[in-house]
Amino acid sequence: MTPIVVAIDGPAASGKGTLSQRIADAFGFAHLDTGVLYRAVGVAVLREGGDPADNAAAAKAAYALDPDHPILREVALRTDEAAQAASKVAAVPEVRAALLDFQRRFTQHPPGGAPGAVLDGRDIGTVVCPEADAKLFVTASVEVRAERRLRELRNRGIPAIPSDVLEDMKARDARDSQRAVAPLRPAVDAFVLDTSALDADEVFARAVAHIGSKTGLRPTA
Ligand SMILES: Nc1ncnc2c1ncn2[C@@H]1O[C@H](COP(=O)(O)OP(=O)(O)OP(=O)(O)O)[C@@H](O)[C@H]1O
Ligand SMILES: Nc1ccn([C@@H]2O[C@H](COP(=O)(O)O)[C@@H](O)[C@H]2O)c(=O)n1
Repeated sequence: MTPIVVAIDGPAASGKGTLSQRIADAFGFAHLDTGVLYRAVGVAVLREGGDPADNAAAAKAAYALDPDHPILREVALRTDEAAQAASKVAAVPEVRAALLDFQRRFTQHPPGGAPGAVLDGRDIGTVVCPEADAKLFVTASVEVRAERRLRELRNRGIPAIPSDVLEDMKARDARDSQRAVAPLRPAVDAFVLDTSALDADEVFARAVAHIGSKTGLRPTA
């Protein structure tokens, strides 16, 4: 049977990763955080002493990435340096082409023989899986998102300056939504969920209702 595909897009710290993992657990689907792929490419370029905005260096690192590559599990991918490098390599067309195959293979053959896949990122509903069974675009004001990221960093014991976090988020939003290739935007048929005033449980409930309306499925766990 063809696996069910749920596409969840949105800007940084909107809560799409949290939601995607919960949806995957609830429906017994596999989850792919596609931001990790771009972060891995960005970090690989930095480690080679290269510039993430350099097309050739970024493309080489993207084509070298496979699902078993150990870099995909490194904590170093969660840093702001990795996020900024990711959003630079993400503007390189060859990088996006290389990672497109990786992501589509995941939807066609979800790990563990799962009956479906949840992918979260920036262009899942628009480019990677335009035929997804359900599409959500999770967003929140930039101030709310910066506040969430700040709390998350502090909980991890990482010192952070509020104005820097806000400025970095604005810079990443601008790069992600203004790039020529696969810019961040909701698919025309996406369910847009503004989470600014919603807690994670409310977001989950609304997402489950939407996925149910599109697929007829109910959570199994
Ligand atoms: N609805 C919510 N209300 C409050 N906090 C939330 C909500 N959803 C997620 N969070 C928290 O906000 C932070 C960012 O969430 P998450 O990592 O899921 O966002 P993201 O969109 O995947 O971010 P990124 O693109 O940077 O990986 C986390 O600390 C998470 O626990
Ligand atoms: N489908 C995607 C996913 C991510 N990106 C780029 O990677 C950066 C990091 O992503 P996070 O989800 O981990 O924050 C992000 O800012 C994008 O530039 C992408 O382009 N497409």
